[in-house]
Amino acid sequence: MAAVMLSSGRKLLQTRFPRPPVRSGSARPSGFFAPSEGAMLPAGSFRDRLAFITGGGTGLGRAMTMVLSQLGARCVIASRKLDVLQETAGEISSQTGNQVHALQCDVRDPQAVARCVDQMVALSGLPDVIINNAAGNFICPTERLTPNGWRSVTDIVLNGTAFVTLELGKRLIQAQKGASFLAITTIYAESGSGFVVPSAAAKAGVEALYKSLAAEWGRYGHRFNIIQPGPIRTKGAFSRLDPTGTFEKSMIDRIPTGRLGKPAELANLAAYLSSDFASWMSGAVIRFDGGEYVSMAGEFNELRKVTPDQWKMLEAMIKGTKGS
Ligand SMILES: CC/C=C\C/C=C\C/C=C\C/C=C\C=C\C(=O)SCCNC(=O)CCNC(=O)[C@H](O)C(C)(C)COP(=O)(O)OP(=O)(O)OC[C@H]1O[C@@H](n2cnc3c(N)ncnc32)[C@H](O)[C@@H]1OP(=O)(O)O
Ligand SMILES: NC(=O)C1=CN([C@@H]2O[C@H](COP(=O)(O)OP(=O)(O)OC[C@H]3O[C@@H](n4cnc5c(N)ncnc54)[C@H](OP(=O)(O)O)[C@@H]3O)[C@@H](O)[C@H]2O)C=CC1
Repeated sequence: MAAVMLSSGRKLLQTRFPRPPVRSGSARPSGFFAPSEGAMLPAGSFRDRLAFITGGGTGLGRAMTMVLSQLGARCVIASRKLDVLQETAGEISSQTGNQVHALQCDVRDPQAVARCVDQMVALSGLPDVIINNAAGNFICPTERLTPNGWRSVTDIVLNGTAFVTLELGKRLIQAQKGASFLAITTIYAESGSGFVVPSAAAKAGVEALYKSLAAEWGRYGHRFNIIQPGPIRTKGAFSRLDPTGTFEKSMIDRIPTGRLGKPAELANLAAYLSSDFASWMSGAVIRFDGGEYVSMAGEFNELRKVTPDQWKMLEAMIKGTKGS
């Protein structure tokens, strides 16, 4: 804590500064930004709530299911690989003591989505929380993409999110039940990005879908929010986006907080957005990336590499310039 002093000598306010780096002399900013794990919201925040999470068997979907379950939710996780889902469901429910159901569902197929929702309704009812997290992606120069390659990603990400949202939205409206919808997109949904073009296009479409429905379906008691995560290590993402591990260091170097995100950090944000504490939040797009996006965007940000001695020299050169 540091006190800010007024000229009168009176203490104005106390400001909390991040902890200093762990290693003295270390230039790595990650020491300032240690991740906190464990559920952030009060225990029982999701008691008597049902959460439906697509892609909940692995990676970030698994982490979100874990936190919601720790906070008292009953969860239904759905994706293509039933064995993976069942293993995750068993592990989480044995840790939290709350039910986690695994349902096979290929979100690209609207009939499969309808059957999955039928099964969920029979098991537990309609959900209070829906998290559209399932995705597909791979790096590929766009000139190498086949139509089927394009379809394999856009069908999961954009059509899959739309089919899940339409199926559940219509049934919730019919039942006059409110719900929180959350979509997991990515920071390049906003900027676009080469080499992951189907994913960029589809995630941008998901954002347009969710912002549009935030406006249209508020009258039915539905909220729609979006998280744009930066890089968080998962097998699914890293095996398809950096299969050799070559790019990881340069990626971390451009993140002002000096590290990758952690699945549990993302999960706490998702839980907050899906909770009653966020009942006034709808149509929000939250970038959660350790500062990577702004770091890549600012034209002068590479000047971080300039040393103090070099700055002295630059300043002298600038000040020595006369006229325009
Ligand atoms: C500089 C960057 C540095 C580091 C990056 C590291 C970290 C990440 C940082 C940020 C991440 C930001 C965003 C992340 C977004 C994500 O979505 S990550 C989640 C990724 N998870 C998954 O993708 C899981 C599910 N994926 C899959 O199941 C497959 O990968 C799938 C291909 C998407 C779908 O599988 P399916 O079985 O349906 O498809 P296939 O039959 O195998 O293929 C269908 C057609 O696609 C063509 N294809 C497949 N892979 C490739 C490839 N690598 N390159 C080119 N084409 C490919 C395949 O050939 C088929 O087409 P066809 O031959 O014409 O039939
Ligand atoms: N990790 C990261 O750095 C980032 C991730 N994201 C986003 O986070 C989310 C989770 O990604 P992450 O956990 O990293 O990766 P994963 O690969 O672990 O997660 C993707 C999930 O989607 C499911 N899935 C894929 N295709 C289908 C389908 N047709 N029908 C139903 N489910 C499907 C997969 O399960 P199954 O194979 O069983 O179908 C899997 O569980 C995604 O939306 C991704 O775009 C965004 C930015 C950064």
